[in-house]
Amino acid sequence: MINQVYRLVSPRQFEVTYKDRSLKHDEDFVVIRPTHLSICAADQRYYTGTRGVEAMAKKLPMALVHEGIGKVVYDPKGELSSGTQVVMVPNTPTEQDEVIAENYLRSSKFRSSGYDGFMQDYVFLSRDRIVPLPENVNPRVAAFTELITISTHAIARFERKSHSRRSNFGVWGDGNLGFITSLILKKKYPGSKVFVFGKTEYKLDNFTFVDGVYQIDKIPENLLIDHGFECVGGQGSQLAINQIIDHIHPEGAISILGVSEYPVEINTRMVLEKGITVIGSSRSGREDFVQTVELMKQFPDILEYFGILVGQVCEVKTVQDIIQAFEKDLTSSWGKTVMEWHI
Ligand SMILES: NC(=O)C1=CN([C@@H]2O[C@H](COP(=O)(O)OP(=O)(O)OC[C@H]3O[C@@H](n4cnc5c(N)ncnc54)[C@H](OP(=O)(O)O)[C@@H]3O)[C@@H](O)[C@H]2O)C=CC1
Ligand SMILES: O=C(CO)[C@H](O)[C@H](O)COP(=O)(O)O
Ligand SMILES: [Zn+2]
Repeated sequence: MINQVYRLVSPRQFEVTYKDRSLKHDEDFVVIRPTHLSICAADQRYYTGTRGVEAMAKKLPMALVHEGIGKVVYDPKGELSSGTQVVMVPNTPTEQDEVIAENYLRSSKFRSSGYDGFMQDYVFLSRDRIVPLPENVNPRVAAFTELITISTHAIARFERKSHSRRSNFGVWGDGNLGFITSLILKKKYPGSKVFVFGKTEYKLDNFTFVDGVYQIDKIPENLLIDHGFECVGGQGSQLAINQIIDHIHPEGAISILGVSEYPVEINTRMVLEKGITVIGSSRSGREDFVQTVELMKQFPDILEYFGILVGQVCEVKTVQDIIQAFEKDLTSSWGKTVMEWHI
């Protein structure tokens, strides 16, 4: 069959590529028709060209988007009935390692970072790269399941690498990732307090489930946290990480999730003096998707909360609609932009 792939070729410019795929290809593959795709900050760095000249030259042309759900249209083994709603896993490992997780293996391929993402008519995925979703899940929320797996993964890593005192957590970042991370922390550690630190009052007002919110220029000097999560990224990362260092108890752990295009300066003297553990966390693997779907089943109310993150919903029927969705996303200050994929 001929598949249409919508690739970014240069900033703000997409081209349609036609790829021939055999349906007899391999029994291990399933064919998914994407239904709802969601735009990540990483996609915007490619779309706008802020990802840096070298990375742009190396990775383009490629189809963007690594957050998305779809429906099974063809399973050569007949294990999944057609129409089953699934979330797609963008990380594609090429080897196994008993120590290093699939999303940290340098050999793994990550969709929309050098390999075609989900902006295609049909996505051909290895059987283990899809996870069925709970029934009746809001597809506009499920569209950004991948972003939820980022927090699931970072919290699982934090759990393994940090000390056991968890009276309170500080989450820096009043956007998508900060919202998701603080909500999952509240669910996983019901006895712990979660404080959120951000820049904008109306965004912080959405964090109704936490124990306190603070504007970053009004943090009480005596406020101390056991552990911190940085969910800011970009230029704001530096200030956020250094504030966490200032407000963390000795031997706390700092989980860094925000992506910065340029290296940031951090107060290493205090990292040493306080004996802080710094944990970097990037992307996620199949197991994190399975755990995230389990979390949705265990705490269905989190899906209601995540509904607050649904920002722009754009129907996409043409390449021009794709451009409009990316442009709308750039001008919206709260939430995720979801594309209803009707192209
Ligand atoms: N590690 C990983 O695998 C992943 C990382 N990311 C990265 O995480 C980062 C956040 O993504 P996302 O939540 O979607 O982005 P958002 O823009 O929704 O969230 C970032 C928020 O942080 C606020 N902010 C800026 N500076 C500070 C500061 N010093 N302290 C506290 N808050 C601050 C921003 O406010 P304002 O907009 O007003 O500046 C914004 O509200 C990005 O860099 C993204 O690329 C995303 C997915 C996966
Ligand atoms: O968003 C992400 C995962 O969900 C990652 O931050 C993203 O994959 C980083 O990749 P790149 O190097 O292409 O910016
Ligand atoms: Zn992402």
